[in-house]
Amino acid sequence: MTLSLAETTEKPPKEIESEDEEEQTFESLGLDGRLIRALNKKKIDKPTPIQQVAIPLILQGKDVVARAKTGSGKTFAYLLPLLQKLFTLEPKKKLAPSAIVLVPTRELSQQVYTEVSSLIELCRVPLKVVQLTSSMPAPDWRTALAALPEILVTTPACVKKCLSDGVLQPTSIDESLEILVLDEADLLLSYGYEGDIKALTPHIPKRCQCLLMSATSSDDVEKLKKLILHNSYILTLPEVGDIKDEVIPKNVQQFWISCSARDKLLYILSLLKLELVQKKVLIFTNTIDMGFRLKLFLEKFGIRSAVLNSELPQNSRLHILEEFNAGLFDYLIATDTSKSKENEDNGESSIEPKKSKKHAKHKADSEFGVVRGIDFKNVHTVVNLDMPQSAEGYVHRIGRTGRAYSTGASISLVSPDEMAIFEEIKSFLGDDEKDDSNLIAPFPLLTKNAVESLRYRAESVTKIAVRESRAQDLRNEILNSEKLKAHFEVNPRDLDLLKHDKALSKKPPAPHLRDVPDYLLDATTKEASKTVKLARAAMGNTNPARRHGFKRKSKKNKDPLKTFTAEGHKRARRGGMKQEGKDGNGNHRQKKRKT
Ligand SMILES: Nc1ncnc2c1ncn2[C@@H]1O[C@H](COP(=O)(O)OP(=O)(O)OP(=O)(O)O)[C@@H](O)[C@H]1O
Repeated sequence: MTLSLAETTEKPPKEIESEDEEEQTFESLGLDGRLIRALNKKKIDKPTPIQQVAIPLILQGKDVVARAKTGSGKTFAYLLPLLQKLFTLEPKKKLAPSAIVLVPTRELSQQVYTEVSSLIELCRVPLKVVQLTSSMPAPDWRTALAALPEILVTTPACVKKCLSDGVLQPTSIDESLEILVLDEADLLLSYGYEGDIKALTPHIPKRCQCLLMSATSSDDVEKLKKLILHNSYILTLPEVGDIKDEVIPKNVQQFWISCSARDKLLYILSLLKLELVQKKVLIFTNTIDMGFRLKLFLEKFGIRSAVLNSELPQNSRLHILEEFNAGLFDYLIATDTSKSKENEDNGESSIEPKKSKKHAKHKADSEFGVVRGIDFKNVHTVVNLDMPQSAEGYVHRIGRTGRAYSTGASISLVSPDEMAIFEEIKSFLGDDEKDDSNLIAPFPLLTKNAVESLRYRAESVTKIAVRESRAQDLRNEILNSEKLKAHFEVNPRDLDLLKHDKALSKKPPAPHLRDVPDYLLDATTKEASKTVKLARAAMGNTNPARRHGFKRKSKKNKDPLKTFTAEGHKRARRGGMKQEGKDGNGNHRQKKRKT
């Protein structure tokens, strides 16, 4: 493993070879036994590359800027040493938290808060963590901070408000703050938090250790570095930052399918109904309408899914994420662009970033509220029903699979209108037709015959039906979220109350639409579907225990898509998986990934 490591002296960064990658363990990084046991309980036994380098430096008390691709385990890279530092702090009464973690969105704040709480619980240490959000009434802030928590997870806007309302005293911060983390640092400024961060910086004591975590390098990260850090170590995983570097994890196989815009629903139906993709599946649409339309459409065929978009109330969004992560349903339809401005006025970003003129260039950032940093657990396949509007959007969508050491796949449905952005994405990823290193390969498992066999069943969903269902769904969600609020204060882990994958349509799916009769399937599709099912069984994906949040067994080398390399593809064809001539992609070539 090669990492670039430099101090912020003006010396150029020097490349270092880390010690034998295979030999690194959490023990050898100097991690406390309680934390290691907590990780083991979470079935995490080996540090990721960024953890291997960041943890020892943070334990030594260094300021660190860590840039590592999405899903590389940056959260534990700072949380573990942060907690260890707090374990050893002298117990004295402090009027402000010893550690503050700043994140750009409420979803991320919830995610980090949950992760810290769970580690504290598993370690059985008497540390307190609180989360402050702008939607909480000011008295709740006071109550939360009056409990004298050691750790505060929040957004920069909240900290500024705490300071201006006198809920947090600058002198207390000066006396107490030992460690400050800026998570998703590359997003903080583009979400309009510069002023909020500047309000905090004068009160950060010199001794305070500062950590800056980000998935990309950008001018904003540089700016934050200058604003907050003193003498930092810069850790950069080589695949991050530069366009030429590899931005999609190697363990994710990327595919595409060429189809007309009007056939997209039919294609996704074919992929799901014929079981050609591994679950869980995260499906991206560019509009909320399309998300609801897809849900309704799939419902007609007995496929249950849930939608996630900025129109849903905050509580519902968090709950849907929780349910999906717990494995209560397998298909989540996310819309990562939003016209809504719902959160612009309350001083805190959630789905939609605040737009300042200065950051108007961050047009694509509006995609990142749903996508950036959110840890969708055990997503095996990401499907782009609509192509994202930028290459960065593509990278962050695909980054929801193949997280840490898991494998994943992505399938993009590309219509003729989307070919321009598809080409842009390919060139962003360094994909060059000429050098025979196609990173995004034609999807080999879906034949045109298989698609056509389902065409007559795929009735279109009328716009009116979608609008009605959407209104109904929103009403339900709002009702639910009110109920939830009270309920979840008492039973935060009770996931049974709400069924976000509930049917939109009152009519149950017709039996002839629910099941695909055997005679409709061609030999290739049957074979492909069988392979996917076998692989799923081998991966423990059919185990009902998974539905209760248990981790799957290792998936390595068992993914059928992994076997569909050039060689695997030929083998499959020899073995009877006859591939349709120009099956809609107009291209048979299966190229090897660039490494
Ligand atoms: N050492 C590890 N071994 C296995 N899984 C891990 C390890 N470290 C973290 N994970 C898991 O990997 C997933 C991704 O981690 P995390 O969210 O920290 O990534 P990230 O780098 O912060 O990504 P993003 O930039 O998208 O926020 C999480 O589900 C986490 O529990």
